[in-house]
Formats: sequence, C-alpha cells, structure tokens
Amino acid sequence: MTAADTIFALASGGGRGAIAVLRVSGAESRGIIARLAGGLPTARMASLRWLRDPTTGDALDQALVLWFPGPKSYTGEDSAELHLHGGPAVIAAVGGALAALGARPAEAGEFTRRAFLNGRLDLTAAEGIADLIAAETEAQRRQALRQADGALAKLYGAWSERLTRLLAHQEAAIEFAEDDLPTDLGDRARDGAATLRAEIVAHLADGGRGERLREGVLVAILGAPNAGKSSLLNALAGRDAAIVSARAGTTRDVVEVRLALAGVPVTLADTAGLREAADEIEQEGIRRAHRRAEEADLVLAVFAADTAPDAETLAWVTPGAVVLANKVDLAPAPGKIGGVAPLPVSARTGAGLEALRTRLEAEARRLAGAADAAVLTRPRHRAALTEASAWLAEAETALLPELASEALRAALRALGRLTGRVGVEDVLDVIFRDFCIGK
Ligand SMILES: Nc1nc2c(ncn2[C@@H]2O[C@H](COP(=O)(O)OP(=O)(O)OP(=O)(O)O)[C@@H](O)[C@H]2O)c(=O)[nH]1
Ligand SMILES: [K+]
Ligand SMILES: [Mg+2]
Repeated sequence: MTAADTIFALASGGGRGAIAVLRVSGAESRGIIARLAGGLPTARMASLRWLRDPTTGDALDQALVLWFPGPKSYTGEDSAELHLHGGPAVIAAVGGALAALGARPAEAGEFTRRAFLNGRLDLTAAEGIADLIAAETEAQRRQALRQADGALAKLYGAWSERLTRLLAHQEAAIEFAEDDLPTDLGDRARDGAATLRAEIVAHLADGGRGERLREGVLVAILGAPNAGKSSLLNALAGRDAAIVSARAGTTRDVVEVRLALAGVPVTLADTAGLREAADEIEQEGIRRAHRRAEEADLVLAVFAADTAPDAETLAWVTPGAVVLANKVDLAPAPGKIGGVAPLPVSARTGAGLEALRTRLEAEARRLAGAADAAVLTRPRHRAALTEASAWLAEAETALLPELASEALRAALRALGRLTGRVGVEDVLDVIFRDFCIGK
C-alpha cells in the first residue's frame, strides 16, 4: 500500500438506494475514468455517461460522472465521483471494473487521510468530518460542521504561528546576542507566552461542553424503591422501556434510554431503588446505581411525595442535582427536600412532566449546548492544550534563556500534535524573514 495507489470506495451508505456514489482518488484516476466512461468529462461538471467494462465493452450502468482534477479536490489528488444506480449488483460491477483498471478498495478513512497528507485539512478538521458523519442531533451537527470547516484549525493554527514567532525571537536573542538586534527580545517572548497562555487557559475553561456534546450527556435517575423512577423514565421516553410494578426492588440492571433534548444527545439511566437490600442481585443493582450516579453529568433524585425522604437518596441531593417530588396526585410536594425545592410531578397523571422536560433541556444546554465560539471536542485536544499551557508557564519563569527556549519549543510541539502540523522547522523561516540574518 502506497499513497501512489489509486483507491476507490462506496461513499454513500450500503444497501439499496436510488443512487450510490463511488469515489475514486489517486494518480491513475485520469486514465481509469477516461477508460471506464469513454473519455474524461469536463472538470467539476456532472456528465451523464455510459460506464463500460474495460475488457468486454459491456455496458455496466449509465451514471453521472464528476471529474475533480487535483489539487482542487477533497483529497488534493485527481479524483472522481460516479453516481450510479444504487443496487448491489451495479456497485459490484463498477467496483470490479475499477479494480480491473488498477484501482484498489480504500481503507477506512483513507480519503480523508490523503486530504490531511496533502494539506487540504488539519487533524481537527478531519475529526470534525468524522463527527459530522456520526452526528445524531442538531447541536452535534452544528458543532461538527464548525470544526470540519476549520474553526479549531484556525484557532490552533494562529496560536502555533504566534508561538513560532515567540520561539524565533527567543532563539534569536540567544544565538545572535552580539548582533544589532533589539535587546529586549527575551522579555518580549516571555510576555507573549503569558498572553498566549491566558488565552489557552480561557479556552480550556469551557466546562467540558464540547466534549460532552460529542459524547452525549449522562443523566442518572436515583431514588428509593417505588419512588417511580421507571415510571418517569418511561414517561420521558414515551415508551415502556423499563418494567414498572408496585413491588419494591423491580429494577435491578441499569435501563438506558437515549433522547435528544435541546439538540443534545442525552442518555437517561434508570437504576435500582436505593435501600439496604438483603437480596444479592438487588445489592449488585444498587452498586451499579451508585456507579452510574458517580459517572453521571446530572443526577435526577426522585422522591415520592407521599413518603418521607430516604437518607440514601438524600445523600445525592447536591446543588447541581435535579430533585423531583413524584406522585403529587397522592400528596402535595414538600417545599424543600434536602434544602432544594423539588419539581412536583406525577408519572401517573402527567402533571409537571412538561416542566421537567423544560428543566432537563435547560440542563442539557448548560452542560453541552452548542457554543458560538470554537470549542474543543476531544480529550486529545484538552490534553495537548493543557500540556502546551504548562510549557508556556515554564517558559515565563525559566531562569535561563536556553530553558525558556526549550519550553517554548515543547509548547509548540504540543500544539503541533493537536493540528498534525509540527512546525518547529518554521522557526528558522521566521528568524530569517524577521531579522534577515545571513542574508
Ligand atoms: N399514584 C402514583 N403512582 C405512581 C406514580 N409513579 C409511579 N407510580 C406507581 O408506583 C409504583 C412503583 O413505580 P416504579 O416506576 O416501578 O418505581 P421505581 O422507582 O422504578 O421502583 P424500583 O424499580 O422498584 O426501584 C408503581 O405501582 C407505579 O405505578 C405517580 O406519579 N402516582
Ligand atoms: K417498583
Ligand atoms: Mg424501577
């Protein structure tokens, strides 16, 4: 396998459809398409062509052919799209012809990998494309589209450029101390590092919203047996996802339902009722309930309005939790539970469920709503930026110019890993361009 290979793959979904799109990319695309379609169509214009078997000349399909000469193509290489009739036999026949003409099936992500290698996009934009394809909700779509469009690439690229310049100044201060250079270059590099670090720290202080929107928000429903947790889950899901019964201890395993709330993917997890259980299966269920609550972004603490609040559930009532008084058809909701005003609801009559949904939407938006600014979306981003900011702090306080320079270089490498553009060599360019040394 080499990048010189010409590759092809089904770009549309598998199975039967009105249209299937086969994508072709690589150095041999021009010849392959010309032979398959009886000539090369005008660039970037949809042309209706008969595709023929290269050896027998048999008609394989009548297709729309789009020819994208490199470098102005998705991959940066000569590429084409074949819009076929979307049946499995058509796809197989045209795929077979492409293979016979010397193309090979692409590996997963290979088109985007080539686009990256050819400088058409950076790693964050490539991730954005993957997220866009995986997006299930509106807010996810918006976030992924912004990233695919290069919002993070622009931000991190600009930071890398600034850092390159700081490093160049710092290096110049060391290397060419004797020459006629401004003498405060080192101080300027330090100030620049402090400013840049403040921006990175502010960008990191996003409460994890972008990552959560990408992964989905986890809400754990907790409460005593028979508080009505499963009934509430079913009411929110609009279907009978979990078993409801009058017997305390009905739910043992965690029952999950996925919803979109305010465009954010939310997993609601119904759990076993919390109590001192004798039954070992129920005990395991309660252990799982606690584990899920610890992992959760939000706890929904459910109490029955006709029963005194139980200590086990009260322990989960924190300022961030949503507290519910269920069964308000049986008794009025108490004013406060564990110091928090509960939302009065009834899974039986439906009272208060609209307000509960509105509250959950607000929480989803707070935790993970799509932001207007570019937000980081992966732990990988967070790790690299945290590392970069630590090295910048190091550079600010370094006692020797050489150490400051080393720290700036390490910060630049961390940013380079983020975008996939490791630009330490660029430092020399800046030195020569800015200072014209050795001209
Ligand atoms: N009157 C009334 N009964 C309710 C309400 N919500 C649930 N119930 C009843 O309360 C009982 C327990 O409901 P579940 O939803 O199984 O309660 P749970 O909290 O999931 O119980 P476990 O799984 O055993 O922990 C069932 O008989 C429900 O029909 C309500 O709002 N009003
Ligand atoms: K029950
Ligand atoms: Mg239950």
